[in-house]
Amino acid sequence: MCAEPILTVNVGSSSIKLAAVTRDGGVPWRRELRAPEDGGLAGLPAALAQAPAAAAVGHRIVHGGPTRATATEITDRVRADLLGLADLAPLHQPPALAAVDIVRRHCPGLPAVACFDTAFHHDLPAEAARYPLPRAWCERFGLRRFGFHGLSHGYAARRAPEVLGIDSSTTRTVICHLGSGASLAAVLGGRCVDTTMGFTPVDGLVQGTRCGSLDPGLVLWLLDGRGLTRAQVADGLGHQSGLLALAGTADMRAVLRRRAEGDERCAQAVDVYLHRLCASVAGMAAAMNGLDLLVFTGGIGENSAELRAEAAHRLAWLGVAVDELVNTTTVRGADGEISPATAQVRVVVVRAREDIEIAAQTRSVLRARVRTGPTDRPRLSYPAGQQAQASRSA
Ligand SMILES: Nc1ncnc2c1ncn2[C@@H]1O[C@H](COP(=O)(O)OP(=O)(O)O)[C@@H](O)[C@H]1O
Ligand SMILES: CC(=O)OP(=O)(O)O
Ligand SMILES: [Mg+2]
Repeated sequence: MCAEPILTVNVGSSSIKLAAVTRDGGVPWRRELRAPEDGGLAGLPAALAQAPAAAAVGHRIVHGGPTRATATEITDRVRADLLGLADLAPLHQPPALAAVDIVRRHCPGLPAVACFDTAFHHDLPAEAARYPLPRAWCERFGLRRFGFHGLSHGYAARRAPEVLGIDSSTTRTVICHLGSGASLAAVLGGRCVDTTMGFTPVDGLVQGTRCGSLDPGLVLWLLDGRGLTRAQVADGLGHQSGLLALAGTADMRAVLRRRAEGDERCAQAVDVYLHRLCASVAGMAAAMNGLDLLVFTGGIGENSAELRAEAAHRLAWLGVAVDELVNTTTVRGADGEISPATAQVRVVVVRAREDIEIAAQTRSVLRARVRTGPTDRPRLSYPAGQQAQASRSA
């Protein structure tokens, strides 16, 4: 296998993160662009022009649909299938596929691999995956709880036991991915057994601009004669809710700062955030008959010692505790344990590294391709007049 790095493209709701990741996990090149809805995709060609030569590109694709349990090479057919899932992740899927097209145009011939947020949750037990909805609907529309942030959860599920130097085959872990989008995963011996996001990424925790779990009756009521269009309701739930609605800003740093300055609205926003977070951690623990390890990751989970300490305080009844000094100093990209030696539940901070996970999954697709030969399906077709570079994946 070649030694060139893998180019990783992570189109999230609040940023576009690019990295070149070497085989040993080094990152010789990294760029962050604005969110897709703030025009971040327009900066992609210029960023790509500065990227080092790569063996392949791995794209984070939020929704893989019901059948995709692993990463896959992006052919025209795969791309079309993924576009068909756009209304299940409207904030993420269309811009991620637009990024696929931009990279394809600027790096013709570079093998492209889709790495799915949903794949980590593919084998959720039926009790966690099924909706108690009419069976005919579930079968006709493929309704199930999919779960998201799987690239981050998958990385953290491996990294946290590594930080502690433990064998995790029976460890009951709850991973808190707290970024702009936020979700929890209950991981038992490496397998995901429950998660807070369901059919779409709007579900679950309070998020930057998304409402999280709601009474479906409320949505029906809003749609029924309240003078709101479907588009207005969708925009309200996806773009105008969450921290933004509660506190007036979706940026947790600003919410915490204003709370410290005495802003009542921000104080209440943090209370609602923590109330939902801690109730959901307890729900995840219940799915595993207990809790041994709690992991914080994502921009908020990695950096806000304040929020971690408050969450731990609320979860003390479950045996969660943090060491005040170690907690305060474990920020800005440091991975480490923050619980005291006596704690019943160990608490670890892990920097979200979707780039490492994407690169690893992409390399494993390339390896399979070398073993079995290139896919017999046509790969992504290239615009006329553009000479495809020789594939550098071997
Ligand atoms: N020091 C900090 N304290 C509290 N929140 C923080 C801090 N640093 C970053 N955040 C929050 O992290 C969130 C973004 O998380 P991140 O994982 O980078 O987002 P994305 O979902 O775009 O990948 C924002 O709400 C931001 O305010
Ligand atoms: C799935 C999801 O919510 O992703 P992000 O946090 O990037 O918005
Ligand atoms: Mg993210």
